[in-house]
Amino acid sequence: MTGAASLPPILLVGCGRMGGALLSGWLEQGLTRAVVVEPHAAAAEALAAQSAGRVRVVPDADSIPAGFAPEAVVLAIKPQEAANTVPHYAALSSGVVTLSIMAGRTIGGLHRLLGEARAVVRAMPNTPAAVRQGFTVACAGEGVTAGQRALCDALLGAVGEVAWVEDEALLDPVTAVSGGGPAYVFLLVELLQRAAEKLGIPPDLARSMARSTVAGSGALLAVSRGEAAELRQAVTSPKGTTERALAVLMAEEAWPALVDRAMAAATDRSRELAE
Ligand SMILES: NC(=O)C1=CN([C@@H]2O[C@H](COP(=O)(O)OP(=O)(O)OC[C@H]3O[C@@H](n4cnc5c(N)ncnc54)[C@H](O)[C@@H]3O)[C@@H](O)[C@H]2O)C=CC1
Ligand SMILES: O=C(O)[C@@H]1CCC=N1
Repeated sequence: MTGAASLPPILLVGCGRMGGALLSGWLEQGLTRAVVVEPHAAAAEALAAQSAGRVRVVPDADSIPAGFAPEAVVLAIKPQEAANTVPHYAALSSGVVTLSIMAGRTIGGLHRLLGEARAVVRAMPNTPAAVRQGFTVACAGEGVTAGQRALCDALLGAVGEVAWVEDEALLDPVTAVSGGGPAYVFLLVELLQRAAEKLGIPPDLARSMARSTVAGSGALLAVSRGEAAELRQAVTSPKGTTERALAVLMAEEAWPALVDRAMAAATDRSRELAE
């Protein structure tokens, strides 16, 4: 990540959950100026209000102030909106880097919407970006310069860790595993809470237990140097209670098979969203 006050002017297209998380991270990193295209302006306006004039929110591409010359165009709209929306940014993306976080949308597909000569980086962040603990995997298309890649690294690094891959095809399983990953973890909280209630634990206590157990385990994992399996084994006393639960969860047809199927389904969906 480059230092604070080094982020140049950025055009952000879409300021929902992920776009908003990115913008808020950039503001912390000393963003000089951004124009945000967002038709539902409330959240973007709230961020702009805290930006001391650094962020201007407009409803559509036609309202971008004349003369605004971003160094990166960041696409944070839904993949289904790409075909209608992205071509409006063909001119502004000329000579600068376009960073897309859209699930499934390929670098080749973006070239077809923007122009073949455009520099495109495709990336997949996740929602812990909102607390600067995101994990993003990025892939640079042909013609992206070292400086453009460094800028994208800084933009993504403002909200967490960044890893780069050469093979764009990896972005589909990445989308399944880390892009959607927080949802599976939150589902685990929901299921633990539900099971606790079924076993007679009062709802308020069940809720606190489930949330705190997952959040605390994540915090422990974050500071541990060892493998997750070692942390699991540290909980699992021989002939104890956890061992019984894990025998159910780790049966081949249980979590191992279910997680494989779920990740394959999400990977397939990412591939379907391509173009
Ligand atoms: N939510 C997540 O966990 C992740 C989402 N993504 C990707 O990020 C992108 C955005 O997802 P979210 O932030 O979750 O969706 P969202 O629905 O919260 O945000 C999308 C935003 O785009 C705005 N928008 C719609 N049409 C527009 C247009 N023509 N011009 C400008 N803005 C427009 C919407 O008003 C909305 O605020 C998607 O492509 C998704 O695949 C990537 C990683 C994780
Ligand atoms: O569900 C989705 O399509 C997006 C991509 C990863 C997380 N949310």
